[in-house]
Amino acid sequence: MYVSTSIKARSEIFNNRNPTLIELKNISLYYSNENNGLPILDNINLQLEANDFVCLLGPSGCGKSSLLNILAGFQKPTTGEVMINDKPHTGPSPNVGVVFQHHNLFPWMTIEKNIEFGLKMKSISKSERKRLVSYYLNLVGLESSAKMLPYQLSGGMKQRASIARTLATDPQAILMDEPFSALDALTRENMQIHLLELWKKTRKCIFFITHDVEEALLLGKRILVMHSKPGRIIVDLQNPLSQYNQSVQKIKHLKEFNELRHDLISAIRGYSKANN
Ligand SMILES: Nc1ncnc2c1ncn2[C@@H]1O[C@H](COP(=O)(O)OP(=O)(O)OP(=O)(O)O)[C@@H](O)[C@H]1O
Repeated sequence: MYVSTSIKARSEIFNNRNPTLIELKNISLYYSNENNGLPILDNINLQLEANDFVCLLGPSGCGKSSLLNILAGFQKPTTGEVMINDKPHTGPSPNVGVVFQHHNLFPWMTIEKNIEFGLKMKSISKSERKRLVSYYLNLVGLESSAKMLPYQLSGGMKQRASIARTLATDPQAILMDEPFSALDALTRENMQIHLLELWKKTRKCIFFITHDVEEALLLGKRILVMHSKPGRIIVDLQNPLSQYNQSVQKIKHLKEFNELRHDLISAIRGYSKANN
């Protein structure tokens, strides 16, 4: 297994500084025997804290989405267990919201109705729903698009609406599977800035899958790297850049940003070379 020494030096095992929200205990996953008999996920142990912002990197097919599906309760692991607030998590839960690569807004509903939908499911009163919809529209900067239908919005606006809809139901954790990868570069950068602001305001636990090392460095308080065959977490890094209160552009020009970028790419690429 390849992991650069400097990444190793910077990595640390987390000693729960905040309460653990989600815990994966000895998780393994087999879909079938197709993976040369190897598990897709092999004995994964992971703790996500209440206000973590965790970015997960890894080569295509290493099992990132499978791990997210297990965290979401969509997929049952073959062995091991998932705990939320110290209780077994065996299926989808209102405590865990998910935002996918492509928005899943209802196309026939206006943006405000889309955001209101989950609140209705929770039997929240009409007046409280109105207040919450207005609050979350404002939070993601879509007040003036409340009455529009999804097709009338740009890609970035649709993703902001999806995030608002997920946030409105007040989950403790939000899982995001490459949510910005279908957006153009400029919109993507704006969304990254926006998501960081949202996280600072809400301090929800965010678990964010990306292929983009720079995106992970700009967003993650903590960065994980997975390898495959079998799927394991081989880097668990506390991102030193997350403590700098500087603009995205300034952070990108720091020497440390480029060093970490290089180290993370080497960790991912080193694995690919060893396995191809
Ligand atoms: N439902 C399924 N049934 C069988 N095999 C599956 C299923 N879902 C995923 N796989 C296989 O499991 C492996 C991991 O897939 P997964 O989508 O979790 O990887 P990933 O890291 O998210 O990939 P990518 O970065 O390309 O999205 C792949 O070999 C994939 O073909």
